[in-house]
Amino acid sequence: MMTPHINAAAGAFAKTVLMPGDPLRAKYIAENFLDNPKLVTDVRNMLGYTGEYQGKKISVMGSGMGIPSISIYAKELITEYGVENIIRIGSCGAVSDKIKLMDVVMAMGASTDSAVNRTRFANTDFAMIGDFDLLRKAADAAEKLGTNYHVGNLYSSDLFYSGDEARYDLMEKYGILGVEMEAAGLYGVAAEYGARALAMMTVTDHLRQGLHLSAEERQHTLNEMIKLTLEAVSGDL
Ligand SMILES: O=P(O)(O)O[C@H]1O[C@H](CO)[C@@H](O)[C@H]1O
Ligand SMILES: O=c1cc[nH]c(=O)[nH]1
Repeated sequence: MMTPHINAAAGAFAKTVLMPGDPLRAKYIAENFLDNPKLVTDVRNMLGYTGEYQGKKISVMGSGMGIPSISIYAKELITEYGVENIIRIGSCGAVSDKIKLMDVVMAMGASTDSAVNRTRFANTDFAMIGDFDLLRKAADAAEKLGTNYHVGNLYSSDLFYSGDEARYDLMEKYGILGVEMEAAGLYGVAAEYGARALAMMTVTDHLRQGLHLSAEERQHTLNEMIKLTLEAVSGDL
C-alpha cells in the first residue's frame, strides 16, 4: 500500500500515532522512547516509525508545519492505514502572562484564521474540539507526573511571522492559551473522517515577553511532554 505521501506497507502503523511537527523529533522519540522502532515511511523525509511501548504497538510520525501539511498526513493515516488516534505533540507561543515557558497546553478547542474548516463545513463555523477521552487521560497523566498544564482554547495560525500585536491582545482577552499552526486542521480532519485527536504543546516561546527556550530546555521539556503522552495513551494501545 502507498499513498502519494506515505510509502508504508499496509498494517505498518499502529492504531495510535504521536505526531510532532518535526520529522527529526519523530525519529528522536522513536529511538529514545520506543522499543524495536522501525522506519515505516520516509517520503519527502517525513519520517514515520512504528515500535512498542510497554510491549504494545505505537507509531510516531512528523506532520510538517502548518494545517495543509498535517491535513494530508492525518487524512491518509486515518483513511488508508486505519489509524484511530492521532496525538499532536508540538510547541507553541503564549500570549498571556498566566502561561509560563515550559508549561504544557492541552487543546480542548482550537480557533484558527485558516479557512479549511469553513471549506469543509458548508462555509459555517464548526467548533474544533479535541477528543474528551484522550484529553482526560492526558490531564490525568499530567497530574500524576506533576507537570504544569493548562486545558482550553488554542489558536492555530496560518502565519508564523504575523507581527500582529493587536491580534495577540484579542487572543489574550479571549483566553487563548497558545499559538501554533496545526491543531485546528487536525481536529477538522479527525471530525471529517471519524478519528480521535488531541493536540498538546509545550510552551517554548512567550510572544509578549520575547522569551524563548534554549535548545537544551526545549529538549528537556519536550521529553516531559513525550513521557506524559505515552503515559496517557498506554492503556489504549
Ligand atoms: O513544534 P511543532 O510541532 O513543529 O509546532 C510549531 O512549530 C512550528 C513553527 O516553528 C509549527 O509547526 C508550530 O505549530
Ligand atoms: O507556531 C508557533 C510555535 C512555537 N512558537 C510560536 O511562537 N509559534
